[in-house]
Amino acid sequence: MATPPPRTTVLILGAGGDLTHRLLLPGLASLLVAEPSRDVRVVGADRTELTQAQWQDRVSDAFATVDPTATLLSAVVKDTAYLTTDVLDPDGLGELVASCGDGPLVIFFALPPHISMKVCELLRDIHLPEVTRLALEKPFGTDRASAAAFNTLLHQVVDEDQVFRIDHFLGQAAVLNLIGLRFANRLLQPVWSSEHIERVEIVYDEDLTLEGRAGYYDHAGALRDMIQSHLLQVLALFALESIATLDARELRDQKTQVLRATTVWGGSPERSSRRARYTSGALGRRTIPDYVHEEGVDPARGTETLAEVTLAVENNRWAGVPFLLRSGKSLGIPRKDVVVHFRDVAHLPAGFTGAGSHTDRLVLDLKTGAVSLTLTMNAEGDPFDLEQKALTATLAPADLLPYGEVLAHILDGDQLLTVRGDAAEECWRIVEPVLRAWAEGTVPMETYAAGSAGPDGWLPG
Ligand SMILES: O=C1O[C@H](COP(=O)(O)O)[C@@H](O)[C@H](O)[C@H]1O
Repeated sequence: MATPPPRTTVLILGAGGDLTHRLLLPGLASLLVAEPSRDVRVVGADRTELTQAQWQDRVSDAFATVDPTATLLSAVVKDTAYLTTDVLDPDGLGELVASCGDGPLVIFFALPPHISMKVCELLRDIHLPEVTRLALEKPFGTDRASAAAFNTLLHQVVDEDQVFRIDHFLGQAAVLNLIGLRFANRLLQPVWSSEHIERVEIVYDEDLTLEGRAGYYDHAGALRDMIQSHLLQVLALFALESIATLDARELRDQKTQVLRATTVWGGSPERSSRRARYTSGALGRRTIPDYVHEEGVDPARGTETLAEVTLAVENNRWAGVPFLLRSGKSLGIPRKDVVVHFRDVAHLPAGFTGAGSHTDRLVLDLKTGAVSLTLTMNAEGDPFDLEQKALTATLAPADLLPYGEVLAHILDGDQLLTVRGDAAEECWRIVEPVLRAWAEGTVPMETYAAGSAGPDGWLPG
């Protein structure tokens, strides 16, 4: 009889934070419900004083969002431990790690990047179990130089194959569907290039506001929060060269190649980027104040809440195709999709009426996973009058939440759904000219009312 794999301890640093409660623990719950044979112990650590019972209540509460009866995961809740720890205190951190034992250990850094870096400095002098994996939340660094320094530091602690840089979009079924959709369909594979595709939009417009996250968001802004990380990952998956297997090394090699070829369109952040900030308005029944009057916001920081950048992927497949990436908060029409605009046919027989535009479009909804192909065809009643119609296929709901999917891979030591160190640095390199131009004020800050579709003249929501 095969011996079961040893129990893995997931040590969460920053366990008291919003990310742990809202995303990480529910993600883990979805994994443990779907795969009950996984043997995982959760240890939480944070500076906040919590009793064991209070922590268990928090875990149970987060698990209940996935398993409302709370019966399936009661053993995990019973077994979990919390240690009030200042993770920047070398002795405290050492004791914390030692308390996890010598079995496989995943250290999940649910911490801001500068704290994660300090913890890693301390980890250099702490004995770690043979199987140790470091899972690092985004943002990975705050610019290219700090990401590079972080990579160097991490490699003094563990090898790169033990580092898992999290991007939860890589655990989303709708995002991963990009790979299957493209490579499994004879119809799509040959047209996936500049020869047939005119332009691509990757948009993540949210009707969320700050939701109590000003402490983080006001330092980040829309470009760093969404485009530098998630949307560039989507772009990399979209624009991949062909892969022979779903092997982590191969997929990540190809993604990194795409990122290396990516630059700001025309080399001009002034012409190829826009930024805006919301002013007061209404989102549904909620009255939203000016961004600069939101609690925790420092108006002097000049943070944008909507960012748009057009990028070029300068390789043989994509030269000449603009990729527009955009994301923002407090928008009235949430739009989260990838839209592929195909080129027009070379010639439409004269005599047809209707369909001013007859370019085909493929839309991938990044939230629901629905895929819809808009084709031009005969309108009802008149066989020589054309109109556009969409064929839509829905995606079955995934068993795992995005964090659950990513965690499953981390627990298996598979880096497929996490970001390689050099790719993380490339993502900063791509956005840096834009960040610089914005800091220098060469791109104006526009405004839009919360609940609107964005500033006038921008891409429609
Ligand atoms: O990481 C982040 O992602 C969310 C959007 O992802 P979703 O899966 O929750 O829709 C975004 O709202 C947040 O600002 C950002 O930090």
